[in-house]
Amino acid sequence: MSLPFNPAAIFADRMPELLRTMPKAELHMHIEGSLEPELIFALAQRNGVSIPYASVEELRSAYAFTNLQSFLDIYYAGASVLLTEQDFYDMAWAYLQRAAADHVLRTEMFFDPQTHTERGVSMQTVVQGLHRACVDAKAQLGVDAALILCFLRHLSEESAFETLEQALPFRDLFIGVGLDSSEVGHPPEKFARVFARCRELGLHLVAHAGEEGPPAYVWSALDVLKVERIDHGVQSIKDAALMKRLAADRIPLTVCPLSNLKLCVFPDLAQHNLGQLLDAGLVATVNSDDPAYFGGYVNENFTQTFAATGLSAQHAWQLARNSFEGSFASADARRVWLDKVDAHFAGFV
Ligand SMILES: Nc1ncnc2[nH]cnc12
Ligand SMILES: [Zn+2]
Repeated sequence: MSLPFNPAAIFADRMPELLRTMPKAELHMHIEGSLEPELIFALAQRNGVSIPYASVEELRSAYAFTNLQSFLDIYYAGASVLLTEQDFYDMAWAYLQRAAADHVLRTEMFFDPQTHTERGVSMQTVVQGLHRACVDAKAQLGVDAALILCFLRHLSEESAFETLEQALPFRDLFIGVGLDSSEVGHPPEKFARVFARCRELGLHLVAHAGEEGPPAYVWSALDVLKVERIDHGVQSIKDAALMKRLAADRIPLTVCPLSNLKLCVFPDLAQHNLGQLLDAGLVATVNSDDPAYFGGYVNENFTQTFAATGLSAQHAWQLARNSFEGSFASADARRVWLDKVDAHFAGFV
């Protein structure tokens, strides 16, 4: 595809501005991972929930993770302050305002119902609170927001089926299902039957795979679960045949560089493989995963990763295009956004 702009005319000192202002979609963020410590404390007080930290500062200083599980333990504890529909609305609304400020035009937000239903919060409370924020985001912020229900892979297949049953009355309020939580030891195959059922229901399918787990998990997410996107997928680089498959089938990878850094998947951002994935022709995208825990929203992921790796304006253009191409929005909406990306780059002088 010919470029709609001259990448040599965009100097390195303008890259942060280009990255911040370019239109983009966010395809991998967990709404519970957008709960800032200040909001955790405010909701704890509002709901009379006690949390084992004396202050916002003490909570924030606990955010020193060594791997995925060390993060998940704190992430699930933080989510325990969410009880009412208004809590879910407030959390999502805070994120959507941040997304709008980052020039996100489309976001597909994960939510983890089992984290809440296991504490006695109803599916209706969770979904309706989040959905109301999505409706307001479209009207008031111009952000197109959709929901993807994630099954927790450390729980059983039976629990996933129960969760699907509870969600079906709200089928029109979410566009797909995903698979998250502790990856190693919980391969995609464990959820083959529930994903097959979701496929029959016409839901979009995604799964976390190859975050910490092996390329074999990416293969089984594709071939057993039949997912349309891979969340993370950075370990795919270890398997040349898998890289070819992902490129040939244009399977988007929703990469989260600051998450990978904070969970020690890469020792530093300069060694992140985003550039290699793009140069191999994969439909890689940049996303924030759990922005309140990993040090930044989507624009921070772009600016820090580009500063550390020296990626180019052409990579930025490809990433912006990939984000819309990889989204589950209508073909018409995607075409409009892709034209906006090209116009942004053509006009950036
Ligand atoms: N990075 C991540 N991997 C797996 N499950 C998650 N849940 C929230 N963030 C996650
Ligand atoms: Zn994730």
